[in-house]
Amino acid sequence: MAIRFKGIEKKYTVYSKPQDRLWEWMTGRQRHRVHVALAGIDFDVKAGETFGLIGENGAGKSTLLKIAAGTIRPTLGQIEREGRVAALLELGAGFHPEESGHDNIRFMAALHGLEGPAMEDFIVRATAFSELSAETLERPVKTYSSGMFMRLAFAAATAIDPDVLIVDEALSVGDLHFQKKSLNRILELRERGATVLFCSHNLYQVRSLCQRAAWIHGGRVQAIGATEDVVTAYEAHERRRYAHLRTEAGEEARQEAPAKPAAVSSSTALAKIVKLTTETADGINPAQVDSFQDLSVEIEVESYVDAPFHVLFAIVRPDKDNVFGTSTQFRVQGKPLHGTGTHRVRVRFPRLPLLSGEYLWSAYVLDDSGIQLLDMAELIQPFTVLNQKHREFGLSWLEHEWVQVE
Ligand SMILES: Nc1ncnc2c1ncn2[C@@H]1O[C@H](COP(=O)(O)OP(=O)(O)OP(=O)(O)O)[C@@H](O)[C@H]1O
Repeated sequence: MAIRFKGIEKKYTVYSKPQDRLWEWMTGRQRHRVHVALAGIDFDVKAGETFGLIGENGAGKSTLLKIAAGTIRPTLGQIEREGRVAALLELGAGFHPEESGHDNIRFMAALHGLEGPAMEDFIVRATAFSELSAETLERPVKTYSSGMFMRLAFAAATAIDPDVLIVDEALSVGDLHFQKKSLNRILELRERGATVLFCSHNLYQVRSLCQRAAWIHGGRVQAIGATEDVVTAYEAHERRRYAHLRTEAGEEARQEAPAKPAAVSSSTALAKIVKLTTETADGINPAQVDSFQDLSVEIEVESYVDAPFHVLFAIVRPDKDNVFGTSTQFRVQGKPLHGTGTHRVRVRFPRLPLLSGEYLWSAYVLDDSGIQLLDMAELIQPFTVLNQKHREFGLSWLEHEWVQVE
């Protein structure tokens, strides 16, 4: 066990106006209401595992992470932790703005109880990881750009080689280069056996990183167990929650889907999806495909740096449910693509087994770990599939046979 939540409950005192607090203190009459953010939280995170926390906004995930990190105390219950804990929560919250970057690193080391050579080692590692110049590190941190501040905060938070790492969506720190570096640092600590408690709204990341997960709903554990089971249950809940929006969203996607990928690359993009081309015997990018027709999909990616990457794409329904997704990472060897310039990958679907319906494509470029998103083009190039040959209905053709039972 690395973290044990025992009967955790957290109540927040909420005042509608700041002056109510003073009024309550002066009169002794209650002017607040109590908000129960967490109740009955009882589970263990095992040593060495990567554990995901998922749930909708306001479910209580951050509160639970803060309790795990020891930055806030539960109203009821106990938290047990084993080993050195590093939390990537409110990065840099403990920094002194007037002090230099260097002094702040020193404070952080002292906070972890480090002295002498251990402190020097911490400072060297944090400084190197931050990639900030000696001149920058001598300046007060209040003069830093937000990117520089986050670099320093991440470097200082992970330089202790923690046994337990608590991460709240911290994978999006700084520019793309630093994001990758931060992610690699988290993966490296995990490889070395650190326990990771990881909270994210990115279910793809949770699926890729975590062995087990808990879905927090209304401050309680709604489901806990193997990641795939928990994430699937949460996705089903989300689908039901948005059920009333489905038709509208589908209509919108059909009307607004651009003919070309709506890439979200920034100017610092490492790679960009340039084109997605489909082809059947009827031609290029057909608006209509027959069920059981051979279909091929080609994705063109422009890579601006000599770094490895993977291409992932999915056939998606207008309500955003994935029908089928695949990635170059899932190939037998799973080798990433590599090198600057234009890359084209093609996937062939012999006898496309989709039945009648509206479909779109989503394509993604991911780094070599398959976790960091470099570019995406979602819900593009709508097409219709028509099942003219068979009478079976549904989404997809399933191999089957009818047997008369005597
Ligand atoms: N300091 C606070 N005072 C009062 N209420 C709070 C405080 N912090 C959080 N809450 C409330 O507690 C509930 C849980 O909040 P929390 O931030 O833990 O949710 P979350 O699951 O992390 O949400 P998100 O995904 O949006 O980050 C919310 O209703 C929130 O408004």
